[in-house]
Amino acid sequence: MRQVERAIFDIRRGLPVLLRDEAGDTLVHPIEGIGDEQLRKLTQTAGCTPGLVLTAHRLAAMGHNFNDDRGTRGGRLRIEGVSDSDTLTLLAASRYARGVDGDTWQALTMADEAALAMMRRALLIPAAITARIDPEQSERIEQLIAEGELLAVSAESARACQNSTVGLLGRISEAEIPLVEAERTRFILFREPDGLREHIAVVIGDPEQWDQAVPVRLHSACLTGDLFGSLRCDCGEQLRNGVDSIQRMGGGVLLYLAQEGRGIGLANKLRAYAMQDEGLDTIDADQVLGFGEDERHYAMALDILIELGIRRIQLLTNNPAKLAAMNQGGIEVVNRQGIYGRLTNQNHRYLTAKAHRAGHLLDEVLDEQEETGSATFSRAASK
Ligand SMILES: Nc1nc2c(ncn2[C@@H]2O[C@H](COP(=O)(O)OP(=O)(O)OP(=O)(O)O)[C@@H](O)[C@H]2O)c(=O)[nH]1
Ligand SMILES: [Zn+2]
Repeated sequence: MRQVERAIFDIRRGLPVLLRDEAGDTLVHPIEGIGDEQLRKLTQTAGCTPGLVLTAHRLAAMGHNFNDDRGTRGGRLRIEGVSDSDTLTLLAASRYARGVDGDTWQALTMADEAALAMMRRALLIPAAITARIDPEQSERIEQLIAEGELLAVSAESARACQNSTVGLLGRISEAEIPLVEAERTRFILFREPDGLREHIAVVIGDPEQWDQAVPVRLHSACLTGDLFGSLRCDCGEQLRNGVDSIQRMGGGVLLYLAQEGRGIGLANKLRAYAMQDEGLDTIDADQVLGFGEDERHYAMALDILIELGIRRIQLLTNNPAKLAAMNQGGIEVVNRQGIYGRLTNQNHRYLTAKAHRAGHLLDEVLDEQEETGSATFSRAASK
């Protein structure tokens, strides 16, 4: 696995890596950072025509109803006629690209799937150029590996890089951090084993005095909202209201999860915002980039709660997916309480899309706002 983690760092730097499986070797280059020169070099090193690998979400956004025979993970386009990298970048992430003349999408190989998994783990646009190595090039490839110019990793372990962390979180450090809304508070930092993500358990009050069903908030990181008070979303206020509510409920835990942008990362969230400014909603913009409507999973949240000895909770959320994840993961949710931020001119469309397209339980509040014209989600409505 360690080789895969190293490879993810190379990919984030815009370098190619080599994936190995029984079928042979495949050279993989992230679409981010590909230029004409890199494309030429990749083709030369592999000794064959590369292909562009895209997710099923991206293909759907381009209007292709492509299903491979094992499901809908994505497709690969042989890019014979395409020699300029700009065209590839447009195919991977432009709202307007529909394909190239006569394109035919092939099913993904294990290495192609592994490439997409690594792009996601690296928080890049989930698209890659892949090229099967011609056997005649093997000697050159071995030389590059021996010189430390190219990292070779197993395609199978690379494909598993997104779920490699379950159950292995490290409890790294902790300290008392008194907060405005809750003076008696302890931060405990957990690190995923590959070192790429850190999550924080904010423990509010005295665990000895907690209710039997512990108040819990799962908060996904939002740098723009949490730190800068962005008006595009409701996260900053939800964060503070979350701490405040837990304090008032007698103490509990807020998990601050490294899931920026519903799991797509800050760079992609900013790309998605730019597309929202051109008219797309929050879900369609993510899909243009190749992502599903919500890329988060909550395995690490379950692990942290169990590590903290918590099995029964009162969950502060409007998101049915969080409820389902807790219940399926063996944490009993005895009740759910809504949690709201301020409605602004700028976040109204975002919240409406979440309610209508992703099933978030915000309808009542949005309706009330429409009726009264009031600009706050002030009620801590309980359902
Ligand atoms: N991709 C994407 N992510 C966004 C956008 N706006 C906000 N986010 C992210 O959405 C996530 C919101 O997470 P949470 O605060 O946990 O909220 P939630 O899933 O709506 O659920 P609850 O607040 O619990 O009801 C954060 O990771 C934000 O960074 C957007 O337009 N696009
Ligand atoms: Zn936000």
